[in-house]
Amino acid sequence: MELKKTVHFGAGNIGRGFIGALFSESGYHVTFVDIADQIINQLNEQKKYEVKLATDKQESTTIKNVSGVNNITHENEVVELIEKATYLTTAIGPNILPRIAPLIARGLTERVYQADDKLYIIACENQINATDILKEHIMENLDEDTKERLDGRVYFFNSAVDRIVPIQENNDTLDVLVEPYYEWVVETTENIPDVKGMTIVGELAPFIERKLFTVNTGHAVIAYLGYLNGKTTIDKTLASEDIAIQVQETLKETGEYLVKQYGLSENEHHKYIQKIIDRFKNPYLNDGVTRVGRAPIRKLGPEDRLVRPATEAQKAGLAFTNLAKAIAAALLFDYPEDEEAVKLQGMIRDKGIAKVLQEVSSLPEDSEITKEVMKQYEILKR
Ligand SMILES: NC(=O)C1=CN([C@@H]2O[C@H](COP(=O)(O)OP(=O)(O)OC[C@H]3O[C@@H](n4cnc5c(N)ncnc54)[C@H](O)[C@@H]3O)[C@@H](O)[C@H]2O)C=CC1
Ligand SMILES: O=P(O)(O)OC[C@H]1O[C@](O)(CO)[C@@H](O)[C@@H]1O
Repeated sequence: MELKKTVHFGAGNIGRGFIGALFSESGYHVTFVDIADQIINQLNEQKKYEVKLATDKQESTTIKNVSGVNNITHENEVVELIEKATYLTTAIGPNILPRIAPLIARGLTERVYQADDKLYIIACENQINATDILKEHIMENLDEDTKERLDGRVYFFNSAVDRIVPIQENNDTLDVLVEPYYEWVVETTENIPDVKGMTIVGELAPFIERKLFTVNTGHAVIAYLGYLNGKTTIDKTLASEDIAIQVQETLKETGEYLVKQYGLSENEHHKYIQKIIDRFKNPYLNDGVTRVGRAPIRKLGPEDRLVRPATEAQKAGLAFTNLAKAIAAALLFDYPEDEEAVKLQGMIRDKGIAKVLQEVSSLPEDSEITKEVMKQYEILKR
């Protein structure tokens, strides 16, 4: 019997180590779409790879029924894949979504005039409403007739993805080391085909905010303070008592907002925070502070893991001093190999902190958060 088909944009860590692996284990043929020819060629030659768990035993699962296509050199093939897929997912980085939208739009244009089968599109990125954002970019590339034909044929669902997959030490192999834990929450009220490990909810906001403002906020605090203190990995940074306390204090601030906003149980949320911190301590992941801190301009965005909880806490009359300290630490991330870090440092030199926070984080120059960040910045710089 022919396997159901899914097409996944981004054959990187989350693509191979999480989303693509779940589809393969659910009986799909997974075609990864990527610009990295080495990965595409390996996928097509080997047709399988291993997902290894970051534990002392390193249990391993073979992921089969996989192939790859380059979306720059083989556009027509990608269009054909989109015509035949049941799901279309991405894990490519939020900044890349606008670049793949025109090709997805081409695929949809071909598809909706040929078939009534349903296609489900889900962006699996660390960004609130990433699928909505992808959808907007796709819509900009469709004519009015095609847009109308999407109705009942193409569905867009937001999602939250949680699994720590570090940069892989050996780039010559497709195998991926991942943490054992994972959570994939998809927002829909439709009755959609089963995918192993996918949790369906009617309202995503509490899930994605809880995840983004706990896992990602906590991770970012460790990464930026670790970097400032000359540490290399997340687990080694967390071994520093001062930083461990700082993480707890920051997550107390995001926690107070989350509990208030979504009526979460304080006790349950406290347990959730401790579980996340235990995940960060995994010594087998060897997860670099520069990976977790990557792209600081994106991470300082108004809707992202540091600024949004601070602005929401301020609006709700809650504390945000530790979040301000985390923002200050992000502003001090001057890692020369990170394009955004280099750009951010240039902006700070040219304009100063207050203007940068206005431009990057939409924080008014005279806001209380900006004032606190500036204070913390001077302290941390020393
Ligand atoms: N690594 C992790 O632990 C987690 C990552 N995420 C999110 O998943 C997304 C992907 O992250 P990773 O897998 O870690 O990144 P990655 O860098 O390992 O993978 C991204 C892949 O996208 C490909 N790519 C880049 N530009 C492209 C283009 N124009 N067309 C086609 N392919 C292109 C790259 O070649 C790469 O293979 C990000 O949004 C990240 O925030 C979410 C949860 C966990
Ligand atoms: O993938 P991003 O958004 O650059 O941020 C890194 C973060 O995402 C994760 O990769 C997974 O949620 C974390 O490891 C980290 O908090």
